[in-house]
Amino acid sequence: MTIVRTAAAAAEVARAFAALKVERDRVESRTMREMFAADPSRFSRLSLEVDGLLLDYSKNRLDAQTLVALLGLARAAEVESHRDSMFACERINVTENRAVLHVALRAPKDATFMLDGVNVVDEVQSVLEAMTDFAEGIRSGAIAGTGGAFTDVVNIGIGGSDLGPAMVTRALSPYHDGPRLHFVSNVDGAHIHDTIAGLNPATTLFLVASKTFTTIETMTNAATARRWIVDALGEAAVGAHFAAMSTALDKVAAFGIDVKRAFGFWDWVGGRYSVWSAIGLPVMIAIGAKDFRSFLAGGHAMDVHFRDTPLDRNLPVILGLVGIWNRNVLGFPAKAVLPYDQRLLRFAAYLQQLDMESNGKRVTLDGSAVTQQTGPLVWGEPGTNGQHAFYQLLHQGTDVIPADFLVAATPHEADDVHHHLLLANCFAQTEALMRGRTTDEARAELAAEGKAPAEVERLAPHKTFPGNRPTNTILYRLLDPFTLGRLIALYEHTVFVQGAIWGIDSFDQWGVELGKQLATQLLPMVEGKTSPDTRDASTAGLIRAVPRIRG
Ligand SMILES: O=P(O)(O)OC[C@H]1O[C@H](O)[C@H](O)[C@@H](O)[C@@H]1O
Repeated sequence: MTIVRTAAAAAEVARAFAALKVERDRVESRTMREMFAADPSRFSRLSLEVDGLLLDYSKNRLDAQTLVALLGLARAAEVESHRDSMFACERINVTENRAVLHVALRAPKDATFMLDGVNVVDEVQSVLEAMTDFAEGIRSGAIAGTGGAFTDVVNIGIGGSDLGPAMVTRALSPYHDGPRLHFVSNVDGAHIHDTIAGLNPATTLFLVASKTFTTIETMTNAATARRWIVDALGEAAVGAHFAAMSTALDKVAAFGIDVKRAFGFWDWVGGRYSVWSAIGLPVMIAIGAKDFRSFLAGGHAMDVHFRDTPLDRNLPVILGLVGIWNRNVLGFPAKAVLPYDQRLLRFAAYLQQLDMESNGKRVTLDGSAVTQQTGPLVWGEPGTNGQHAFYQLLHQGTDVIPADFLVAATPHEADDVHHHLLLANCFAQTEALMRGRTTDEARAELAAEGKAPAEVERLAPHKTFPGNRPTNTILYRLLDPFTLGRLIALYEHTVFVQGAIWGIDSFDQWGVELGKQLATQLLPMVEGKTSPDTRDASTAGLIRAVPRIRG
């Protein structure tokens, strides 16, 4: 199919958006509270349960008729054929002329994804086998450091070469029975310094993770780690203490890492989609190959669901369309991700890269300006902690911030006391955001507390909650490797659906380049080797201020 939208297709999409604006005027005449009161079947109509994964989107400012209009938009934007193009290995990343095949990374061994005459699944499986030998060797101690079995593994990478494995490792801590894992990403020397401070070089393994193997932060941290090993153990120890994951295996060899310890992947794996590839090696070392395969199988299960399920029962399609409704039709610029699952501590940070790097775009595939707002600001922290920090703004601030709540039905811990409280808090927040508290209700509560009438009037506005604030709730059985794989793939495909509707390239990230280029230009000025006179007054002033303030 044509990936770039034709004028006729663009007109269809514009018509579908126009229909949604009309729909907004109809729906906005009632609050969610009123809609729940009027329709006892609202939850069953506006929720989807697929194999123990429940998406409740009924606490949004929409109804079943809105969904029909949203599905019309998905059809006008040809979401299904875009999806099929991805699965058919077409080069849908048009600005880099690349296929987008992270789905092949989690496909079963007998699957076929033909790219340029090669079934990439065969290559994927052979790297997975090499990773398995290495990871299991580390875990058993058969592959050891110069001082014996590895006690600590340090992943050096940034962006997609850090966030995925760091988030997943933390999420799956109940399955972690391998050596301790650490993640170093920031070029700030504090990060590697603080990480290696307590480690024994003779039992520490460094994994240098970089798709391009040129990223300055990673190369700088890797060089520092190399020096630390050489200083402690001598040059000959480097081979035993380093391994790498990259698409640029020639550069890995040039760094001095043995090719037998280099695990490859391919240009059709975007950095933010790479946790399923060799970049997942630290996860495999932590939880073992069997659980890592289960994580991949969870991703694959969501791929099959996304690929084969009609739009109106398709989880990523529905979640994507609700996001479009909130972003483009209701005009909300941000979205909070609020896992009621402490082990998903890094989930929002992970989704920030996935969503904001994929859909933070201002031109469509043909280079023309987008006609709709694109990706929202994504942010969040786990509940219940967030409740005691920023939820005030969610409830009573002047902006409406739609939020996704995620929670497991089952904890890993035997103690239900904690988990019942966690669930009650999660559901209470979405209820409060939906219902709010009217001024009359606030007055009644204050009066019931025995406040004098003047005091009731004085305090009532402060105790009023507008409500009608949209949330999704995702309820899953247990945060195990399979479920986590499904959850990540759910969000990946949600981002895909939205990118397809906006007609943008969700798989490039040119927006990160300019800052990198300028950093390269500014480095000699910061080092004092060249003059900053050519820069704007602020930048030059800041560079000159450093030695003065440094003293
Ligand atoms: O894996 P690397 O090539 O080192 O790239 C690491 C990261 O840096 C880049 O600037 C991109 O913005 C990210 O998409 C990428 O994940």
